Amino acid sequence: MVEVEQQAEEQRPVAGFVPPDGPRTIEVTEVSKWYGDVVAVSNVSFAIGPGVTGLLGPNGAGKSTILKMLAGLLTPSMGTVRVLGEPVRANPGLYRRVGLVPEQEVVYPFLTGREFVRLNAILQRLPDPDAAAAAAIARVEMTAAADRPVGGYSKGMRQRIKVAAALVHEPEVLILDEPLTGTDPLQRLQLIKLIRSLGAEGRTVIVSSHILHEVERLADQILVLVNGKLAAAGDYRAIRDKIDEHARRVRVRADDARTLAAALIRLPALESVRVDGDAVLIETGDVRDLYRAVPKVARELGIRLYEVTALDDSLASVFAYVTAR
Ligand SMILES: Nc1ncnc2c1ncn2[C@@H]1O[C@H](COP(=O)(O)OP(=O)(O)OP(=O)(O)O)[C@@H](O)[C@H]1O
Repeated sequence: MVEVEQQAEEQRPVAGFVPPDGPRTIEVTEVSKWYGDVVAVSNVSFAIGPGVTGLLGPNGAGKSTILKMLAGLLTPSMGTVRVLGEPVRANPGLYRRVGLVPEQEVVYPFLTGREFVRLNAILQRLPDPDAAAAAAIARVEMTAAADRPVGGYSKGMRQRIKVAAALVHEPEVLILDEPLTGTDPLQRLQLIKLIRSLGAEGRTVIVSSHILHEVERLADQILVLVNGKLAAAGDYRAIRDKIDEHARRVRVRADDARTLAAALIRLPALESVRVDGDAVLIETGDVRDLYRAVPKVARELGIRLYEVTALDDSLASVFAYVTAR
């Protein structure tokens, strides 16, 4: 078990990455959220300060639910969320200090980028919406395209204009739900640079992702969510090093599972290999090595791979899952 899981077992909240005397701009304490019978978030505690923090986990892990609770769009079923030292619930004054970039697309594609950002400035009751919109658009380097309809933007441009809309009132806390999804490598670099610069300005920026290497470049500190629970929190590298110490189970489906299994058994970090129909079930101590080796071995033997999947819900498997993307 990684250290943070041991902490959870002792029922201590996982205090994230805040130095003991540093500011805690976001504090989540023993928060759970369920939708009917579905437990989306289960007894999660963490605290973070200014700078960029990554919220990592596979689809359905509960990331959006946590982000919506931070933004005040959802109320926890149990526990408390405090942002900038204040309770989020029924606290409209706080919404003026928080910006949210939701996962879903811009609602009105016929609006120009400028109109869309200006609308948010008006909703925030800013005294000079035009100036605020222009400044936010410049901040995300979208001035040249600002007067074109959002519907014609590339994915990366749409994400940037959404960031501008969330930034228009200069919030101290910025919440971004999967901002890099669907962007190409160049757009991703631009967005990462922008997000990092917002963190460097002293804002608290929390960014969700289901892709490990995205988070690696975005944030030095991460929270890892698995099945609604906080599986790890802290320095990205320290967490990855710990993960490397753990065995994990992987299923590889292929058109010739038997031959593939016979070849894979020679890999050094392999702990066990079993064939089940068209699948090879593997336990390994070094999943990254396995992920590198499997396509290579398959290619050499002319075997077609259908699927490579991590099998359990451990933190290790989540990383196996995200590393494989
Ligand atoms: N409005 C809802 N009603 C019922 N179940 C929901 C609702 N919203 C989310 N869930 C469920 O709660 C769990 C967590 O969902 P959430 O969207 O927070 O995860 P996520 O990590 O953001 O995943 P994704 O990246 O797919 O959005 C999932 O099992 C999801 O199906």
